[in-house]
Amino acid sequence: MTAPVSIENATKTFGSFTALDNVSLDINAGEFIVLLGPSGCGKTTLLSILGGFLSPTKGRIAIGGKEMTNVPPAKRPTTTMFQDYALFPHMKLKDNVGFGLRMRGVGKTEREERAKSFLDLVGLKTSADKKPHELSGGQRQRVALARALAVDPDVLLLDEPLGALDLKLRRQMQDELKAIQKRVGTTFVHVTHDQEEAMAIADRIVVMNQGKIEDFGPPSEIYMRPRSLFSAGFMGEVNFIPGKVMEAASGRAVVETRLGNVALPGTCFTAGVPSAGDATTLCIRPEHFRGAGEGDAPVTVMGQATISGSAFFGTHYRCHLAPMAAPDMSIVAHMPQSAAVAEGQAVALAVNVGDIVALPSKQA
Ligand SMILES: Nc1ncnc2c1ncn2[C@@H]1O[C@H](COP(=O)(O)OP(=O)(O)OP(=O)(O)O)[C@@H](O)[C@H]1O
Repeated sequence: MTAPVSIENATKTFGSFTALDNVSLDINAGEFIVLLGPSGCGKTTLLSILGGFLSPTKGRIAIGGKEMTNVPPAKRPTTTMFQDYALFPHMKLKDNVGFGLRMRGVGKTEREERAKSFLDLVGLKTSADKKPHELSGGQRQRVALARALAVDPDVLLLDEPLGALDLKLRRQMQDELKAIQKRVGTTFVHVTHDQEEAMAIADRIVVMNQGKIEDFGPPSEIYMRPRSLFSAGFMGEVNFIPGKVMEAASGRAVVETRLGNVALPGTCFTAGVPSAGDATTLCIRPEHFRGAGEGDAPVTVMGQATISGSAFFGTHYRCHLAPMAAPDMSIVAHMPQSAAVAEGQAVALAVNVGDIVALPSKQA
């Protein structure tokens, strides 16, 4: 089963500390949502409020259109899967997976049938009679997922479920988790501080910082069109070039920077078109620098720079560039694998105008 989730103006305080600050969020039924942010930003607090383990100090929660704010965890259509997913060591896998069904009074035959079908879903059908110690970390993780899904929650809440796995297994489990979520169609809300994990699995990512939502959207939108400097910086590498709006008229603006004036269409201002005099920061991803004259998109050239250092990354060179107009600034740019990259070499700082995002330098 599956259900939409609605969070309205949820705040959670612990004494004088605000862990969650007036958060509103609408999640569609069947979506895979990732709560992403640094340690302490309030992800687990929000997940615990959805699961009913914490009550919001203010605000309300609805699941499937039903008010849930003060409903205890066991009466909610949610299941929570924690990082420390503790399987029962003495129980066979089929009994571990069937445990929640037993608690709900489901008879043995139906329980075993369901447990086996969920073990099948996670690729462990032939291991139903094994015990947890006979499994690898990744397999135990899959059993925990089967156990959480076997009780047929409308919403599955996952708190860093892959946190204990090594990197290779983690990447593999991300793909599996996403495939399983698409098959069952349950709404998943998954907490992580790993932006690559968020991009690999989410339909939409909620970027959180200091108890607030900074950004919300599909991974490509958050990466390409971030709506806050925090979000731009948290989702991969970015160059921040400070500037000031000189003119803003008819949906376009000219921004003065130490690398020269840059004319931008209104679409580059993802948090709204600014006014003349506003402090604004240009955000440019390293892979968006390109050779001047390549392609047909309108290009802005922010002067010349010298390559001050480079490293070969297989798919590209990652270069440090010192702009001639501001040699103390360091710009990170990717150059093609095939490029002849040499220290001291001069390159143009050319970017497709549409790839630039300009955001208020200070955001409320
Ligand atoms: N019961 C509590 N009492 C006091 N402060 C709390 C309590 N629970 C959480 N906090 C504080 O609220 C803030 C948010 O905590 P939360 O666990 O939601 O963060 P998080 O984003 O999940 O971080 P992490 O990735 O480290 O788990 C933290 O500063 C934390 O110390």
